[in-house]
Amino acid sequence: MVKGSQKIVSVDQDIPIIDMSQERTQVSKQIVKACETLGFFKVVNHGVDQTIISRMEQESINFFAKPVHEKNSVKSANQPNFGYGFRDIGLSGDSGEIEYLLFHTNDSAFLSQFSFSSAVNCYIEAVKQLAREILDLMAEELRVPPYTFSKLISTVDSDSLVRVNHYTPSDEFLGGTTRVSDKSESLMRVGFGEHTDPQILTVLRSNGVGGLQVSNSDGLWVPVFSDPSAFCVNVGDLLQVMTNGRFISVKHRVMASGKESRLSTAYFAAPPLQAKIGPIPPMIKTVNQPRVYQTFTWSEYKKFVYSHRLEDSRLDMFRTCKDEDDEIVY
Ligand SMILES: C=C1C[C@]23C[C@@]1(O)CC[C@H]2[C@@]12CC[C@H](O)[C@@](C)(C(=O)O1)[C@H]2[C@@H]3C(=O)O
Ligand SMILES: O=C(O)CCC(=O)C(=O)O
Ligand SMILES: [Fe+2]
Repeated sequence: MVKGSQKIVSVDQDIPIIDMSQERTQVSKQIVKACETLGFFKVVNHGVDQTIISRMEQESINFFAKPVHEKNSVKSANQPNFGYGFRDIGLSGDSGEIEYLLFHTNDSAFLSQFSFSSAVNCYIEAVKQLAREILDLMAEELRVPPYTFSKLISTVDSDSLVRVNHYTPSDEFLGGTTRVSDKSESLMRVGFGEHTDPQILTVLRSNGVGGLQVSNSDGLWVPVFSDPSAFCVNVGDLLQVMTNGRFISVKHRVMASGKESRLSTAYFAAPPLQAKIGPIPPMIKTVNQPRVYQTFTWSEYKKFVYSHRLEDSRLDMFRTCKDEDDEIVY
């Protein structure tokens, strides 16, 4: 049985695919509906230039093909678990069948050590623009002031991250310890264990090799088929808080089946460290939508998150039962 007694459903027909070239109000309605029901959707016709995507992908492939000692030397001065990582995820003992590159989008000192920093910077600008556009569409449909969400990720001191994940075929990981035994999935290995993303919004792309699964409202794992021309978008913990629980920070994981290499690139859109995050006033109605979460800074929440395991349910600690005196948090 798969961990947490969650079974796998076999098709991703429940994954909303949103065509961003439709009329604007249609797009915003579909986005909000997807965030309320699953917390996850795919966007197509998103406007991100294919050349930018292809360059980023090729440079990532080149990076992971380098000798181990070269990859191991790629570390970030800011945080011990940033830079190149192999199997270990975070600082609390999690691991998976994965190698990755994790860095802050504004860490120019880190990026300057790569010959491909210009490809990375172009990619970051493009996905950041897409994330802002999606956040503005959400704000329109929720009828909250314009730029309520997007302005948090737009400033130079935003704490956004990029993570490039490489899940290599199983023969390269023989002897891996993180196997899951389920009748039909006996050889599936945990690439990236179940978790929610702590930031505001994640914009993720992969190379045509599947493995990502999202947990739906019935607690079933739904596989997300990889479409290299689409971006996957998921609600993060902070957006769940700001919408007072109306949007769902989706639980997800990656199971590596091991025949082909999955390469994914995630942009985690985050606010500045000192930004105050809490339910935004239009999302609180004292009688039928009382305040569900406390107000905290991203720095406080991040510290809490990084001292916990991947699968730990973190937002529960920040719930409130009573209405607090409201401070403007956006
Ligand atoms: C085990 C952990 C890895 C993680 C920090 C954490 O303590 C819990 C959240 C994890 C996560 C998931 C989304 C992103 O991949 C990530 C970079 C993040 O911000 O939170 C990772 C963290 C990490 O790999 O350091
Ligand atoms: O590799 C993937 O598709 C998802 C990775 C992920 O969830 C993460 O990096 O937080
Ligand atoms: Fe994630």
